[in-house]
Amino acid sequence: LVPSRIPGPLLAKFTDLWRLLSVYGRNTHEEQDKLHKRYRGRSDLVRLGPNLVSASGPGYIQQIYAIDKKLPKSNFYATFQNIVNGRRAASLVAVTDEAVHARMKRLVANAYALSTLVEFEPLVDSTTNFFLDTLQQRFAAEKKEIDLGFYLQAYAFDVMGELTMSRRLGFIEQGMDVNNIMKSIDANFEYFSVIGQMPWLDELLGKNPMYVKYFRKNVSSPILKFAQQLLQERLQHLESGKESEKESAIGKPDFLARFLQAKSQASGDEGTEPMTDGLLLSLMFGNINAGADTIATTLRAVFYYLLTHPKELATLKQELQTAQDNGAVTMSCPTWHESQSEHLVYTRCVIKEAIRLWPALSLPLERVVVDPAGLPLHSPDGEDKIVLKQGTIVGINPYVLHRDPRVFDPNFTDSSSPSNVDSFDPARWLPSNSSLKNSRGNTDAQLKTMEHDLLTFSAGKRSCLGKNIAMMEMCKVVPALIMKFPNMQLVDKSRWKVKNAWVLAQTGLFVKLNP
Ligand code: HEM
Repeated sequence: LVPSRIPGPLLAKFTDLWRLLSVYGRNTHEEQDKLHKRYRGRSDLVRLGPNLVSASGPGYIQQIYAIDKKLPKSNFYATFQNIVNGRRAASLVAVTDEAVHARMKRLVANAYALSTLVEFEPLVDSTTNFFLDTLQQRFAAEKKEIDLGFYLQAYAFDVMGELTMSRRLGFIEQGMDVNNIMKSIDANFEYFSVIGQMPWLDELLGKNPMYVKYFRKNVSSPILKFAQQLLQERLQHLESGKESEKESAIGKPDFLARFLQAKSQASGDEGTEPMTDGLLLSLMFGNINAGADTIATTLRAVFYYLLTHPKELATLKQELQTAQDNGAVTMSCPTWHESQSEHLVYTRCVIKEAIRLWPALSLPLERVVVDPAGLPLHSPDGEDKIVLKQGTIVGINPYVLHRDPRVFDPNFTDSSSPSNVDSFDPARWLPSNSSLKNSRGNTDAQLKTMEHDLLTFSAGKRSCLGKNIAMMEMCKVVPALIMKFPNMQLVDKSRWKVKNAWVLAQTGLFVKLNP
């Protein structure tokens, strides 16, 4: 289906095996970045499969993900759907039927609204403080090296447990992967990221009706089991008939209570999906699946970049010290409001730069052209137009787009002034009223465009519902950790390893907190 003038690897012209092997190799983000760099100037579109086009450049987000384009998700996402009691149970991220998605989203969107942040904040604070205390006692006081990468993941999982069902999952406390939950989610991502390149394979393997009927467990993942147990507890309270128990079941400030409220309000409403126990479970699982590893990966990137960029770390420390001296931040964990103030401008630039260079989900966010007239794609100068036929899959890989100098280094003109788009440079995001200097001379208008072109949280109607919560969590824990352990040092850079299983995960972030 892909027009022949779109360049790409030869094998990808004939078979999806090229992209399956590329993802299996776990370095596909770099491979795709190199391909786009190679063809840039000639084509912003690259063929990654007989039926898959990857795009990068100014203006493509709008052309592919805008709501009026109505492009549904591809079957890559269908592979991520869970099986509960023998039936597919899609989470919000993985549902591919747009009508079902709209009904699900209508049911629960309120739970993710910006206004809920105030209520979620104490839950994030309590886990953050527990995290800081544990690190102090277990590692800093003992002058022991810490696998900060693991602990950031433990933190992210515990926060999601707390936000979703008012229960930390116990990772920080036990300092280990409780019930192999992390391992099993990791294995899911490893399998589905690869099989998702040829989704029909999943129909033969994991979703094969015979296998599902006779061999697959009713609930197939430890986190689903855990969520199911807590859901049963909460439902029992709700159905107990006692007013106090009912109130405690839906009066908690967590997602589950909000989902249960939605259930009681929406019964009989035709515009929403029926809130079955299977859907409740999918929503809970979906939260932990969507919001734990993504945050962990982003936090690891933030700390890796800071610990390998002493100048930028020093600027951040200076900002935080001044904010402390002026009483502009609450210790030990800034409030959401403080984190958005003019006192923590550089802190926000650091986080923005990390999510630019390290988008947690780094494969093309695939959508399908369904319009019989096809999807026209215009080059940024408007001079060229290619129409992708109905049935073509098209997507942008945030990792690739975020390294496009035309988008993120807008003052870059040509090779006589080389771009630093591949480098960690938080100062590119500084607004004009900052006392620090914008390193690339970007104007406020350019910053606004850059901000708009960040695809870390996707775009359009399928964009991340948890973005506000994610930003709140990161804008709290990053300054909190730096303020608590200002002298932290990376132990050995060579232990840092990266693996792309859709989540761009890393291992080997070993640190001394108090050298
Ligand atoms: C740094 C952290 C995070 C990143 C980078 C991230 C990224 C994303 C991306 C890229 C998508 C869309 C995927 C696509 O278009 O294919 C998405 C969807 C979603 N995310 Fe996040 N996410 C993060 C944190 C969270 C958190 C904390 C939650 C829950 C509280 C969450 C809940 C969701 C949900 C429910 C969807 C599905 C939205 C829909 O299709 O309507 N995410 N996320």
